[in-house]
Amino acid sequence: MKTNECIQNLSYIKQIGSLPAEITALEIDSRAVTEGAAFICQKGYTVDGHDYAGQAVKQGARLIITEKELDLPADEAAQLIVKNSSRALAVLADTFYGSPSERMSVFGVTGTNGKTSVSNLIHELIRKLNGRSALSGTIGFDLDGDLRQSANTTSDLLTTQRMIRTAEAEGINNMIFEVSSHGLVEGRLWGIDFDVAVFTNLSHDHLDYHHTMEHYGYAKGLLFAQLGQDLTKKKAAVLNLDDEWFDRYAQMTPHEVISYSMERPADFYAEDIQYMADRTYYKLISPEGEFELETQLLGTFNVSNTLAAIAALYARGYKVSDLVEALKDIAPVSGRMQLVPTSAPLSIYIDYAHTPDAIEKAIRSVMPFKKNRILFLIGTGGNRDKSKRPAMAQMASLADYVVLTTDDPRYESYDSITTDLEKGMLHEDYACIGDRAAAVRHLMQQAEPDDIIIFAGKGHEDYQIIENTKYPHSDSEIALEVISERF
Ligand SMILES: CC(=O)N[C@H]1[C@@H](OP(=O)(O)OP(=O)(O)OC[C@H]2O[C@@H](n3ccc(=O)[nH]c3=O)[C@H](O)[C@@H]2O)O[C@H](CO)[C@@H](O)[C@@H]1O[C@H](C)C(=O)N[C@@H](C)C(=O)N[C@H](CCC(=O)O)C(=O)O
Repeated sequence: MKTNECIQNLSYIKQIGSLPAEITALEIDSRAVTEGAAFICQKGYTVDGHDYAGQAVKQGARLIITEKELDLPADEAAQLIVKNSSRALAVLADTFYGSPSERMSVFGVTGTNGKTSVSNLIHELIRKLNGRSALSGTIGFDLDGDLRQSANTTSDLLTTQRMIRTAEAEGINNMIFEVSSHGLVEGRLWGIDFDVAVFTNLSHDHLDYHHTMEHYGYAKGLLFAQLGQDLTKKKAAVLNLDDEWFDRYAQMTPHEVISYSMERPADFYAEDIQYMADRTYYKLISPEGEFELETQLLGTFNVSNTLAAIAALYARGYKVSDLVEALKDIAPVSGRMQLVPTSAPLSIYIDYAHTPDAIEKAIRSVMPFKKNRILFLIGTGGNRDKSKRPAMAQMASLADYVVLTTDDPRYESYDSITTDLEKGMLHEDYACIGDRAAAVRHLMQQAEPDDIIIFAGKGHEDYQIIENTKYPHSDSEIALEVISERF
């Protein structure tokens, strides 16, 4: 793209050197720079992109967007000094990629728990109803069935814009983003023209990053403000009426608010819920009438998740009857109350629950069909929010027997993690075993016929991060090994 065209909306303080005629690519990582690229220097928390501008120039960058004047060869690369390079990146990326989000149906899903499930439900419902859809989230970047790796729940701004551009180039006109509070605060979604913003729920998590629930809640709210003020576009906020943040998020947008609830009348609400070991049934009351709904998704929170997904698609004109019909065939997302197939006379679920609220909901959701005991394993990550640990164990105490272990211990010792968890235990029937593989084995050794076993914390992840190395790990594989020895 011609440089003058690319920088037409960019405010800058000063230009050093002469601008290249063309920009071939935008990059924020010096290691990815190719000839003719513009390199935008971004500050991280541990490293600063400004320190890599020299390397970027050596690799062929011809324009550097920087917050300070850098000592670089003026004949090789021009510099544009900007006040804030993240904002500059948002403006440049929007122009460079041609604002693709404006031409697509874009859904953003935020909340503490349920983001992955709701995003996946919207994505799969669209595909089931003959649409094409792309999804970016914890599980990766799914380009209408072609799954690619991505590092974060909400990727950096450049990756995000490239995803939308790629989806558009493939002829896909729906894009779903799983939106983290980190992503919102760091502006990783600036410039994205969302059509529907969905809120699942807010509970204790990430306080190492946000420090207070107030800030955490505010961060999530940025998604609803991002629907914008242009009322010539039909947009909607889909909000959970059962959560105390409902009113505040509703106040953040002039667009239509669609409510959903499991507890009281709302635009979409559930009545007569029946939880089974492998299915959930409820009566859906909607603006288009009442429907008997059946889903393979399990547990209380998935009732809420299905309501959210149906409401989000209703906001884009889908018929409720079609959505209810399509929902029957949609399988749970990997690692979200996922039933592990086994011939042994017990039930094993893998779940991602790693907050007190999610743990409580996971355990309560299997209580209706409990015949013997509930055995529950929880781990928590090292070097992350420690304040939630006792509350997690407190909720885990709802189970008859609990094993306290680790998710990704990173650099923290096993003992430090399990000791924090142990502080919240409300009964004595538990064991602390920091090594997760040994913890899973131990739990399975205790299992008896008709027990319900839940492995929480790792969900879809097939690895453990110890120090900074990823090791293969699968709760279900270990559990099935023990079953083959014992049953
Ligand atoms: C480990 C960590 O917390 N890293 C955060 C930190 O990054 P950092 O200090 O390492 O710096 P960096 O962003 O890697 O580097 C700064 C710049 O230098 C550039 N660089 C760097 C090295 C080099 O050789 N060349 C080069 O050009 C980088 O490309 C970048 O542009 O500072 C950045 C802020 O500018 C954060 O975006 C980044 O979050 C990373 C991406 C991260 O993974 N954060 C986690 C906490 C996160 O976002 N998690 C949520 C999940 C939430 C949930 O579970 O719901 C998510 O959305 O994934």
